[in-house]
Amino acid sequence: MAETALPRSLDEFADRHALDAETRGLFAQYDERLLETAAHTNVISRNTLPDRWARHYEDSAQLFPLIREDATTLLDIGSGAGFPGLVLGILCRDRPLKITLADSVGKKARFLAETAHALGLSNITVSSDRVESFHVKRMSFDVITARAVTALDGLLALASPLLAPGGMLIFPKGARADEELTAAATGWRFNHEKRASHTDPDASILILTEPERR
Ligand SMILES: C[S@@+](CC[C@H](N)C(=O)[O-])C[C@H]1O[C@@H](n2cnc3c(N)ncnc32)[C@H](O)[C@@H]1O
Repeated sequence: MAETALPRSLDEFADRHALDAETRGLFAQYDERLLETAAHTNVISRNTLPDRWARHYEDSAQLFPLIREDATTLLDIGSGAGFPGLVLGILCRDRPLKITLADSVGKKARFLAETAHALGLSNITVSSDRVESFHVKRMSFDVITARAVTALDGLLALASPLLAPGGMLIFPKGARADEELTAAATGWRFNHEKRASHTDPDASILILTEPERR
């Protein structure tokens, strides 16, 4: 993606990603529901909403090119109001990719389920269970994302038992990514790549494969 100014509106976001009319319409519906719900329910930090097209939609959409086209299952841990999982659900809806959005806070899971249903996103399933319960069910996913959920070592404990062989973990991280990598490496072995985030010069995106407890 060329480094152009970050989007401040749906139109700028749609232009940046060359969205067709249908996809633009889905983002419009999502955003309408987000604003309407956030006005009375705590599904997202309200003070981030004025900047949401860069801070939430674009920050999520930048993960789309990282998802392998042959992936068939994706889990977003702690989706909140759908970042990044619901954004990826819209962008990947024509792929054979089943997306699970997990958030253990009932009102967030309800917002996600109602929005996915209203947008006709049959590729999305929503769970209000804690993802720890997925471990017992031996669920597994080709790609696991999580944004702003917990530090890397905690994410590895949550996600690695759920990762299919050959799968990838994609974790957007803030300015402490290197510290988190160092801390996580005391308990875990993993391959990693650190990509620059294009929404925030201090942030990065960690891509991890083959995580294993030491
Ligand atoms: C700070 S919010 C981030 C939401 C969203 N990913 C974002 O970046 O806007 C963290 C979310 O993770 C959820 N969460 C934390 N631990 C979880 C777990 N073990 N299982 C499911 N959801 C969890 C919380 O309920 C919360 O909604």
